[in-house]
Amino acid sequence: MNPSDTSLPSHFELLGTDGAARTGRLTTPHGVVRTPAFMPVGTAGAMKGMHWREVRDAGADIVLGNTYHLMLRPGAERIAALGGLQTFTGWNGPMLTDSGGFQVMSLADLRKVSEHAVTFRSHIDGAKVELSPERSIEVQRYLGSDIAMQMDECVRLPAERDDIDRAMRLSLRWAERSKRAFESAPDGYMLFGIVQGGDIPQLRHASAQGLVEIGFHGYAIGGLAVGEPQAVMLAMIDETAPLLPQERPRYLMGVGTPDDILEAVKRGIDMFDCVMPTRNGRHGVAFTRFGQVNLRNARHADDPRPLDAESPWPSTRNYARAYLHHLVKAGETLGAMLLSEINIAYYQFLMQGIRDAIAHGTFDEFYQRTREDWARGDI
Ligand SMILES: C=CCOC(=O)Nc1nc2cc3[nH]c(NC)nc3cc2c(=O)[nH]1
Repeated sequence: MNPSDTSLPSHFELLGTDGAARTGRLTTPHGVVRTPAFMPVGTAGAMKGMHWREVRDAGADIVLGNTYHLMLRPGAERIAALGGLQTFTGWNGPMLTDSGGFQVMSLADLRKVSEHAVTFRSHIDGAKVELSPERSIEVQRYLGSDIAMQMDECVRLPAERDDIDRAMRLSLRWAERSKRAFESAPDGYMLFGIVQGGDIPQLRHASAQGLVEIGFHGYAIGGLAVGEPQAVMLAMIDETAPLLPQERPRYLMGVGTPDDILEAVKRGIDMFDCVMPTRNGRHGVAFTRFGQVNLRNARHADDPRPLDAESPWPSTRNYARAYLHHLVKAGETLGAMLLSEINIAYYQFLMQGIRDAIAHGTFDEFYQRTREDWARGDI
């Protein structure tokens, strides 16, 4: 379990720091990931509204697949028989899969959590399913992801201290079982632990220290972006990140807006995933250098300007706002497609700016200027 050894098929190299911000390189069997990295979420084996080539061209090195969805449909064994996720989807680059735990809690019906496993009924056909840490690792191995996640229990906030404590300790015991199952067949891939503990510093400390003792290739900070104010999320990162090994990647799950990402990078986070760029795109909202633009708004109806004439992304500098407004109002599929790629491209543009700024020791200036541009708002 020493992924700093660059001779291994999977390893992380810290290339530079600027304050608590870090830039690095995560090498996986399917390719290299530049960090800080934003992972677009390809939930059911597709990036909604986009071709994979656009995801690649926009600058994404790695994408996320959801174990919960894929194990229910088309099935993990079927994907394995068809060559694994990279071959099945055609993405052919690094992929991270979640353990499914989070989505069982938010999507499945009649779910029950026991020490052994989570049991639930599929939201697709009502079939009874049991997901244990061992089965979750088996599924992720069938999917062939480069980075697998331990199975955990994420508690939505606000929550009682006892419930947060119970879920955090269960997640630690599941971390141990996930690692044992993962190590039963070492194959050069990575397994990340997930820090829980809600909004309670002492429980965050206990979770982080417990995971570090077990030892993982990387550490996710879970249990956040689940309804708490940004200030609470950032405070929990401040409590947790310093307890995690410097030489391992840190992954903040489910985050977030460009502002969330900038604040979390400043506090030492290396990896992010969020459905916001594609989901907001489908709802007509664009992310740009000057903040968000809701193309449903009538003020765009006669505006011939593109979203950003200086953007390196063609669709962002070539399409008139009036056209995007029309597509969104008319419910044209092309509207969702264009705004999804525009948003994924903006997130990757932001990550590239972050990586360059850290590498040049100018992250503070980048942070200030970026926030000023957002605050300037869309002219
Ligand atoms: C890919 C990640 C690995 O997923 C898991 O296996 N477990 C897990 N997923 C989360 C997903 C989250 N999304 C948000 N906000 C949108 N918060 C989240 C928190 C968790 C979490 O605590 N655990």
